[in-house]
Amino acid sequence: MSGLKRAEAILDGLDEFQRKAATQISGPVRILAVAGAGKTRTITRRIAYACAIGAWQEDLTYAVTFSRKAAQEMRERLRGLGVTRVHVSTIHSLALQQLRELWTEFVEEPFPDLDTKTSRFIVPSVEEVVKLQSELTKREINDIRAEIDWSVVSLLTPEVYETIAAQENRPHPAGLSYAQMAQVIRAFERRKAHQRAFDFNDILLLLIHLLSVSEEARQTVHRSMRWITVDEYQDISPLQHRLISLWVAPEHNICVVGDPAQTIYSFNGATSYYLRHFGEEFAPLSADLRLDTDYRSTGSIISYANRVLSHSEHPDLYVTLKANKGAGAKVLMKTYATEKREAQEVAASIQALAQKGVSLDDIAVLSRINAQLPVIQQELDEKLIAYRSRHADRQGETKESFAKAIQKGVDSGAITSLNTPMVTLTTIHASKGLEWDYVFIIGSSDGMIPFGTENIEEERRLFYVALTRGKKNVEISYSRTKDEYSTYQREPSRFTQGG
Ligand SMILES: Nc1ncnc2c1ncn2[C@@H]1O[C@H](COP(=O)(O)OP(=O)(O)OP(=O)(O)O)[C@@H](O)[C@H]1O
Repeated sequence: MSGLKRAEAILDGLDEFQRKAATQISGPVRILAVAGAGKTRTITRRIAYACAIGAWQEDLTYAVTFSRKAAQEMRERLRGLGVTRVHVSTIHSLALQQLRELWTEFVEEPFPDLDTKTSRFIVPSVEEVVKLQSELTKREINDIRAEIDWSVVSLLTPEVYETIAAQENRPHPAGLSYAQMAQVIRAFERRKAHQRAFDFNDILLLLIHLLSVSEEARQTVHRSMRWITVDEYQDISPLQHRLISLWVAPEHNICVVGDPAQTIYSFNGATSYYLRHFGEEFAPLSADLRLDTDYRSTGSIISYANRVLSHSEHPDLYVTLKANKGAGAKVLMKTYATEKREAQEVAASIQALAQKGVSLDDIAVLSRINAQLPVIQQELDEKLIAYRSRHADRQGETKESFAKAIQKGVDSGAITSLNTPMVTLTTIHASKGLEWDYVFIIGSSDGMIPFGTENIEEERRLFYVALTRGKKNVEISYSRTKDEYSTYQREPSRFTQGG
């Protein structure tokens, strides 16, 4: 196939707006897209198209994704389009690789190896600040770690942490006050520096420093990174933003894509601010596009999702979804007496779907937190229905585990290799980017989603992400009480009640 013919074939199957996005290949481009608008489809075709017509060189082209899994998915899609030499990776792994390359050229000291175990400095750092009555639990250590990471990715020094943390109503891990937490951060950083232990965020900071102070280092990077695409731009942190802005060469060949309604990691420092203000930062843009047709979900699911967003305090931040499919089945809301009853009924519905010939691969059960999943696992075990469980870590990397033996003699390894269809059980966070025909959103009581009352808008976006994973059917449920002994009566999620 000639280059031009190949380029045309790459654009096949894109709608008018996706095509516009894919063919606008120079200068700063922003693509604001709703859920199911074909973001991944559009940006992979854009890269492949630009390379096919010879406008971009594959090995000078970079695509940055939010998670390793998303990078893998994009690499595969690009390979399917005949593109194999474009660099696709997460910000962190790209930064590490780049720092390693620049280090020998620009720094005299030996390269500081990545240390993934810096959490060992947390306990001694806390002990410097407060007298501990008892040992810190693993959970407390993780919470302190998360707070330290939040301060770093938000570009806060320990000196300003106290003020900003109070403003942002941050949590108090292990009961530490903001002033104590600031001291812990200081002690932690000092201990790490003393041992020359660098974690992922330090790698980003070192690279940012090198690129900020050395014009030569910046030019070296700009010569090799000519075209940059950043996916999920609604979830970048100030630290990541700083690095990305240093990566962009003076020609401003950067394309960002994202959905402000899908920012679900703001608790960890992610913000849609940079996506929303991209136009001012890189003015003039060569294209500012909106993909607002949701190709994934039925009209009923889309109306429901739009209604949830419309009750936001800032509905203008979000793009309203347009349907491409017919209305389809209504989104159902079901109420059960107890959690067990809810799990039994959901498992029975899944069994009925399977009996009708629906593949288990096309069914998912979504929950706000991990702890809501074991009750449904138990019911699926009893019905011998195979499932895989997914959850996301704080950085948004997903982990997957498989059901224990569902048939005598078949272990979890064999299940994967046999390609057994399986229901997916997942937290909403780990469902990002995925889709299923049938989605059950369980445990949707107020207080669970939204989880607490602190960040209602983020919780609203999570609920929106959950809804928009469904292609044909979405069923929302909750139980009035935890079990038959509990007297506390739950209310349905405010998001299901126009709240
Ligand atoms: N032009 C199109 N014609 C038909 N189907 C499309 C088109 N664009 C996208 N789709 C389909 O819509 C669904 C969503 O696409 P994709 O997963 O790329 O969306 P996304 O924008 O990355 O979604 P999200 O942000 O919600 O995870 C997929 O099933 C995809 O095949």
